[in-house]
Amino acid sequence: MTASARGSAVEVRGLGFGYGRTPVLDGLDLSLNEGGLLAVVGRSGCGKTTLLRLLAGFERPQAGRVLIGGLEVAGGSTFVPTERRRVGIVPQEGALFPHLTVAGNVEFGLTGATRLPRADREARVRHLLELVGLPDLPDRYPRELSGGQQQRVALARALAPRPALVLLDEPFASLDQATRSTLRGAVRDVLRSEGAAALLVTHDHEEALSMADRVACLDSGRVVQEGSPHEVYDEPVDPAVAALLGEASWLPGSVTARGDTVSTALGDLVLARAGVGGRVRVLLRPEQVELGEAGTDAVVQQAEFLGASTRLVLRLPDGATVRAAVPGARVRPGDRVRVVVRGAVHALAGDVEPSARTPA
Ligand SMILES: Nc1ncnc2c1ncn2[C@@H]1O[C@H](COP(=O)(O)OP(=O)(O)OP(=O)(O)O)[C@@H](O)[C@H]1O
Repeated sequence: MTASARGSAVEVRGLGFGYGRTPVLDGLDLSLNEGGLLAVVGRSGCGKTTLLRLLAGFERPQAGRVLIGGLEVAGGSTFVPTERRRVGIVPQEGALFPHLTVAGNVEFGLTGATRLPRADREARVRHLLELVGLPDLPDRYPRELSGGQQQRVALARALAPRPALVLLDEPFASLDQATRSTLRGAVRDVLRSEGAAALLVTHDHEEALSMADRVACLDSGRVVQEGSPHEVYDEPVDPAVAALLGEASWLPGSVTARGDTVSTALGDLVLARAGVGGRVRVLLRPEQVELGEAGTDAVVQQAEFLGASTRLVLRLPDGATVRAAVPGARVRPGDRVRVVVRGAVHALAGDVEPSARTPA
């Protein structure tokens, strides 16, 4: 093992991997600082789980290198086995040992730490169970726990040996919505208090945006954009990335001579960032589109009441449609409304492709 890149939990350079002759990852670069939480998002089949398997040491890269906690674990002739990589894994459905109690499962995470005195091991297990909010259940068996409780135990087990990196593979996928949102915050807090770096693979963009400090968007075997949750949500590099992170409508526009506004079917809109010119595609997130007294005429095509807001599809006079999420909107399909855009907008060079238009 070669020591380098101190201060970084993970460094991945030029990672290449395929199953048989089908390439999955192709020159993937990624880095994650100690204590950071990186969410990896991408469409189904783009290679997220494959990336986790390569980091965990379940697969061997065909190109590139992987460093974990500053140590090269894969690359060239180096290949460090899973148990010596200092990674903790939280799979989709806890995968707890059914014959071990909660405390037994967490203590199993300390298997490698054989030199730790018995009292210290017990103290570590107690500390972790407290941290994950299950101090009173050390003697329960996994079958006696809810799905959310099982995931808490799986997290405690992964954290037990103080790994350099925790891999979270869709850890909340099998849980109901309310449990998911409670657990998001709880897991984040636990990772923070342990100072553990974590890589989270998820299909749920709200999970990625709310939990991570950095988000990496995968496409065609590479990271096509990496940034803070706000950067990737507000300023995606292309429509595919925009769609990964939430609903998006695209309107054609022309940047005005001054370069700081763009003319669209919804009027002249302020550009969040100068730098694009000519014909552009303007991104509208649903919460940017509001109904007002003034504004552009539109017809409500669809209205779906979701409690906190009503999700609308609005048809503009030129036939384009935009999506909106409006709190308290009491409108029905066929109603005429007026539409305004709140705040500055993000634009990409080029024309709106037919496939990127909001389906009617
Ligand atoms: N063991 C395997 N043998 C052959 N092909 C595989 C194997 N595992 C995965 N693949 C293929 O590799 C590609 C990447 O799979 P992977 O599971 O990494 O994607 P993913 O992004 O995690 O997908 P999802 O979001 O649906 O879980 C897919 O096209 C998949 O069909």
